Amino acid sequence: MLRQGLYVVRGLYRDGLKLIRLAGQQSFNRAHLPASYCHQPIGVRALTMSSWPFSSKPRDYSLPNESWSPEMQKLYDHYNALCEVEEEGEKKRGAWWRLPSYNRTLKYATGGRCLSKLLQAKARLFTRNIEEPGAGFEYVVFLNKPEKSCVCVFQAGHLLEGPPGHVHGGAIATMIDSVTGTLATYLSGPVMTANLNMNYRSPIPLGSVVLVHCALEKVEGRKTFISCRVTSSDRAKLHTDATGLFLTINVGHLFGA
Ligand SMILES: CCCCCCCC/C=C\CCCCCCCC(=O)SCCNC(=O)CCNC(=O)[C@H](O)C(C)(C)COP(=O)(O)OP(=O)(O)OC[C@H]1O[C@@H](n2cnc3c(N)ncnc32)[C@H](O)[C@@H]1OP(=O)(O)O
Repeated sequence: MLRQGLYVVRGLYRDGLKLIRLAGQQSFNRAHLPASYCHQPIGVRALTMSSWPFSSKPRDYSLPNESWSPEMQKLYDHYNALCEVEEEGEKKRGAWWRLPSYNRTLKYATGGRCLSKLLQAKARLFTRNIEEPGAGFEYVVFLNKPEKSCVCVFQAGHLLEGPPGHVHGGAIATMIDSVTGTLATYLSGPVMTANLNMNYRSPIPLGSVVLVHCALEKVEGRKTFISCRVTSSDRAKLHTDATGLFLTINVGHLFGA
């Protein structure tokens, strides 16, 4: 019985990862996505599910909300505009992709299957578990597939305080882990962080908007090496630089196999 349950969980997990892998492939196109996703204009596109059995439409946390500062909105608009280019009067997909973001990623990515419920009903993505807009991690990640890089626009809320008036080093590390990990996942499939190395160069004021730039350094077998720089929104000031090592895993690793 227990073994059967484990097989079910593994199967569901594989389904979820299929979508993640598809997103990492160059051949990925809109035909692979649910119809409801394709009908929406790029600016508001989200992985919405038509046959959603558990709740209404999942919230895409990477879309603008009322807590976003004009600076955050400006940067979002800038990168979002790069997601679509106009060629000979026709709108085409650009090099950049805005990544949708959910607080139960695998559950929503699998089209409503109850993977998260089987694992842990109360589990939520760490960076998306503060419901009050603007209080915690406000961020959106834009992926540049041809360049194997990504940029995250991050506005740090008041609940992330470390030194008075400034962002906690653990919150900065969380964002770096999340963004480098996201890039590694899109490039190499399911991975886990093996090593993160961080240099904190200058404090980040609470409420400010910073850019988290990540790029692929190299892939060696199962190892994906990513570099990262956290800068002010005008890129003039370096706040943190980091490197991350991610190991491709067999998802059975997460189930003790
Ligand atoms: C998976 C699902 C992804 C879903 C993504 C959805 C899309 C995006 C959505 C939402 C964004 C959210 C994004 C969040 C991202 C956050 C990621 C995390 O925070 S992960 C949690 C923290 N990390 C751990 O808990 C790992 C704990 N460690 C382990 O499990 C193992 O140690 C592991 C898997 C890392 C490696 O174990 P082994 O048994 O597979 O491999 P061995 O044999 O030990 O090492 C292989 C090679 O790697 C080197 N290596 C291993 N660890 C190393 C290290 N720390 N430093 C340097 N080298 C290391 C070894 O020396 C070896 O190298 P030689 O092949 O001999 O050349």
